[in-house]
Amino acid sequence: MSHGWGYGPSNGPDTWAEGYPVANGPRQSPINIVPKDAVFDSNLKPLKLQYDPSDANGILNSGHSFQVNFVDDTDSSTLTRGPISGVYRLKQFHCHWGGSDDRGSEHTVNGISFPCELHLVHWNTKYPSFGDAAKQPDGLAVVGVFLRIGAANPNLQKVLDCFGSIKNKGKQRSFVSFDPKTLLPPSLEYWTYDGSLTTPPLLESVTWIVLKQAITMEMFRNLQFSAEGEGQHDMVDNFRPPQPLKGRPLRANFR
Ligand SMILES: CCc1cc2c(cc1OS(N)(=O)=O)CC[C@@H]1[C@@H]2CC[C@]2(C)[C@@H](O)CC[C@@H]12
Ligand SMILES: [Zn+2]
Repeated sequence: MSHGWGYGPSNGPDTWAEGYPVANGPRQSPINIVPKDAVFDSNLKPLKLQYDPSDANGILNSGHSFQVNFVDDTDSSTLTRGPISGVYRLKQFHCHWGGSDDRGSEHTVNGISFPCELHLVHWNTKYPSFGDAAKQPDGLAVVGVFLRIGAANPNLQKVLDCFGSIKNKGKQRSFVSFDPKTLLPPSLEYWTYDGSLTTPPLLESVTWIVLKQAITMEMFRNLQFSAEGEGQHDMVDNFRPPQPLKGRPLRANFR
């Protein structure tokens, strides 16, 4: 079996610096968010998210998470304003979660973890492609949403209902007509800071936008890290722990 990176004892976050030295870089993610240390910045605009549900086109078990992919060859699903300038296109969303309800999110708030964290991934259209943008300091913008246990979210449920057919690594199926805006909480108040991918290659190209308000969900833990026939390896605890802030400013668009 390929000894790629993962979340286990022999290939997890503490080993990633071996293959990806940027793991110890100056702008790594996630971080622990300390609200009292956030600086209110009145120049921060409200987020503007405009998504076309018809851009959704598939759901995949990547072996690290599930991922809902979007057609991104036009500006039909975009993120603008907020802390960013220009137009960023929605590429995919995915989640990170724990083996029990006391852990799972990547960002923490005052040291507290949520059971799950949703990432809506966008790329800066000043670059020719997602892959190119991922190598630029202002290439990507990820909206992070905390999920807590509670009433099922009927829209998220449409995603979870697909998991039976993508149980194992490499499985994918069509997933159409879905509006990710339905996964957002009523308030779009956010913290923002400059960071990185939270998985290898850990590129320092992400403007992080973490929403203060969580959404509720019924927890799911029925996916596998492993490919079919590679044994049972439950997909849980696929999160990187918080990384050093290294002097970076944490800003808020709310007081
Ligand atoms: C920021 C969201 C994101 C983007 C990428 C990854 C992981 C990511 O998740 S996260 N948790 O939001 O940081 C891992 C695979 C990366 C991809 C960015 C583009 C690539 C670097 C490709 O060029 C090759 C591998 C890709
Ligand atoms: Zn992520």
